[in-house]
Amino acid sequence: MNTGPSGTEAAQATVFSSPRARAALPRRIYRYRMLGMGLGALAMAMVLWELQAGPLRWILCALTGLAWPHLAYQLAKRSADPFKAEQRNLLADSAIAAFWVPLMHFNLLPSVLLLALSAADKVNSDVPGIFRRTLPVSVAALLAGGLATGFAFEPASSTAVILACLPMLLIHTGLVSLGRQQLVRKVVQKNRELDLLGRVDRVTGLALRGHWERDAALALHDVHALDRPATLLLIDVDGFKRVNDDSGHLAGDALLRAAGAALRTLLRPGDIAGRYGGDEFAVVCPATGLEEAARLAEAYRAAVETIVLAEAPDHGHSVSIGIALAGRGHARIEDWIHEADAALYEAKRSGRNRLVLSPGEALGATG
Ligand SMILES: Nc1nc2c(ncn2[C@@H]2O[C@H](COP(=O)(O)OP(=O)(O)OP(=O)(O)O)[C@@H](O)[C@H]2O)c(=O)[nH]1
Repeated sequence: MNTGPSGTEAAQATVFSSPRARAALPRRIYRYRMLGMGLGALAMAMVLWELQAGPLRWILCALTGLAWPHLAYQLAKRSADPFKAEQRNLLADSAIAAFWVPLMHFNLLPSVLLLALSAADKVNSDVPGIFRRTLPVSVAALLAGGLATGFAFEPASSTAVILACLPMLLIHTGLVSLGRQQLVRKVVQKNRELDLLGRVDRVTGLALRGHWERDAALALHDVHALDRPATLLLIDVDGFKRVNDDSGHLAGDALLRAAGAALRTLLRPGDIAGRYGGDEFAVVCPATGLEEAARLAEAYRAAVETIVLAEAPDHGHSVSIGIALAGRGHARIEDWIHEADAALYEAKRSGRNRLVLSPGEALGATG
């Protein structure tokens, strides 16, 4: 009756590995305990009314439904170790639920619901081993309640009691399911973010090298398997070290960011771009011949020339680009990169700020 969203058994070991998660347990359980105990008290009250119970049991019912959830939260919150204190509260929850079974003369539906939801809550709390630890406490509380009431046994549940049980059954289970759904959504979202962190370079927004190489290798495989062209652009920022040296690494980062953004703007659907090294980018253009790839490269070269950085307003910027069409001789991605790299080297050697098509034709040079 008091739990937050659930996790798998494997997750249980790690859910509370951070101090933040441990400290958050009392708060997480508080609202579920308020709802579960409050709705449970409704069912108990109906049974007490039918039993014409005395004031002591009515007081216990009010304490269970109205006072205990707040008291438990305050106890945990004020404790030096809220996580441990909340575990004691969870044990107390189970004892309270079990104690109420004989107090209701074993009225079948509310008794089964209290025990079942209390057990499910322990499992769903994600606290390792808590369900096992509640078992002896629950048995003791059930015996104590039985001794106090002489084990009076009236299991039949009237329609009124059944109706009073419905809110506990429907609202509580609905809320727990909702909590689980939110947890699953959060996990999916976090997984996406983690996946992105592992794939995308934070500065340029381009794929990281390892990921790019995998996708580029698949594109090269398609070249051989489907006999269709693909072109590789290897791009290097000219004089990048000078930007770093003259204006600082933040300016260097800003240039990489701007150059990455300019490249992403020009990419077509299907193009595979990555940050290949410090100031080197690589783009595989699948189903693209040299001419079309050269047009794309020239557009990029021209776009980089227009970059003006607030961090280094007096610096002009440019890139050199080596371009290589995939061929039969490129059995491995490294062979293809090697050819584009040779063209890039030639672009650098012959003056920078230009494209060179392998095997050596220079295009778009501006000197
Ligand atoms: N700011 C910044 N600098 C980086 C980063 N990664 C690598 N570098 C630096 O980039 C510089 C690359 O220098 P070079 O390879 O000599 O490149 P270059 O100055 O463009 O020389 P050319 O390619 O011949 O034009 C090195 O000084 C690296 O320390 C980064 O993420 N941020």
